Amino acid sequence: MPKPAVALDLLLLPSWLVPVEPAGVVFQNHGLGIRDGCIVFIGPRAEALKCDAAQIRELPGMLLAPGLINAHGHAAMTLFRGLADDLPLMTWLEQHIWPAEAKWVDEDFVRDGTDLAIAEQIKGGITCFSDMYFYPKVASERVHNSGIRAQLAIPILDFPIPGAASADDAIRQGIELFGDLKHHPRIKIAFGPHAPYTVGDENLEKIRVIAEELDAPIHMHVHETAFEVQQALESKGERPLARLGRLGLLGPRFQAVHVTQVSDEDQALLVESNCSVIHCPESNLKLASGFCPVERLWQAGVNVAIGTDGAASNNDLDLLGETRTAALLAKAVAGSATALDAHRALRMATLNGARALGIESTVGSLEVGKAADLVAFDLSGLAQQPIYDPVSQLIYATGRDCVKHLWVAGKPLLEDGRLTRLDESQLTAMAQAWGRRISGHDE
Ligand SMILES: CSC[C@H]1O[C@@H](n2cnc3c(O)ncnc32)[C@H](O)[C@@H]1O
Ligand SMILES: [Zn+2]
Repeated sequence: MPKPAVALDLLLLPSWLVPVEPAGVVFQNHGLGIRDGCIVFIGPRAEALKCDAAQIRELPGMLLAPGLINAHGHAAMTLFRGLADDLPLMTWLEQHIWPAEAKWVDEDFVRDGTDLAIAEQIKGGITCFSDMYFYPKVASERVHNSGIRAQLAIPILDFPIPGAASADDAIRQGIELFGDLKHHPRIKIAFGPHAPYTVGDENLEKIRVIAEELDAPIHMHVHETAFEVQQALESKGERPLARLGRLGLLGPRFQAVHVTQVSDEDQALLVESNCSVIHCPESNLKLASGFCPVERLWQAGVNVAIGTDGAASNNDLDLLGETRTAALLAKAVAGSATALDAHRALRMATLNGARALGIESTVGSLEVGKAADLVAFDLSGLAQQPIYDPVSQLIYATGRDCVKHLWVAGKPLLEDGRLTRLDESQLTAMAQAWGRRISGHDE
């Protein structure tokens, strides 16, 4: 008896299919089939064409890969893009960004800034992002409407912030939002103590207990600068990572953002606790924060993901560009040209991101059974020729303008470079209006 044909909603036939897992593999003349938002078929073109597909899409000259995962950012800060440049972290934060946030950030700001960030990220090949910003409930509504996937970290500091009168208030709201979105297919809630220098032991212990109870991730800026570590040593006699370890926060659900300062003891803690590091090379370069030793951590067994950080310190949300920067910088930092090769760099921007966010069983690679979160890059242009290794070409010679199509859970959010659910010109005008207001040109 002949086997019944596999039923598909959509069959994609790219020139190259890069599953990321298994590592280093590039399939040519293969197809990927989607049904009910999931990948249900990956196989040779001839086999693929035997499937019973409602729609077939040829993608000549294109590389199909898992959607990029931006593992750290502050989405609504797109509206502060370029507001305060060329400053070191603490001057940037204390004298410019925090005063601007106190003045401007409200629910409208977060709604508009998050929409702008989502649009920029979809256009750049990102299917999932991690956000740590004020009014996370508002951000969750924008994520829900846009169709993208996200982790939203509830911001917690020892002092009042926009949208929360105290750390206890922020935690209470976080628990409520966690409950409301527990079954959301695309949104995951995490707890986001801002940094070791803004959250004391008492609140960190409360966060540890709640996160343990809910099995929720903890997302935190850690060891961003040498100054942070030095100040902690002077005031507390302990390095921040050691303190977090003593308080019991480090574990597989812990996401340590930045980590530019890594002693041998710090590295042992990261390895033993099995937490993830989220590398933000362009923000670290721009704020002169330091260099994360990506290759050393990777070789030691630490899961290293990548993030853009906010648009006020980057100044874009271009994860493909960020990955190129990471691959180049890793070589300089390690003093070795073999550090973070193109295939591993792509893995860092996909599967490692998924693992950091605790969604590795759902996304991060092209595997049957995973959600169809995909991006098609057009490598047919002059600047990509000739193509010996399409992954090398993607990382070292391709810009985000080559992102052509993008799907999240099988739904097209970008077609031929155009957003399907968001209005680009409306978003541009909205961002310009905020810019005029914030720079005082509206009065
Ligand atoms: C807790 S909400 C986010 C909070 O963090 C600020 N922020 C943005 N980028 C950085 C960074 O690189 N290090 C530390 N803090 C950062 C943002 O402005 C919000 O106040
Ligand atoms: Zn940040």
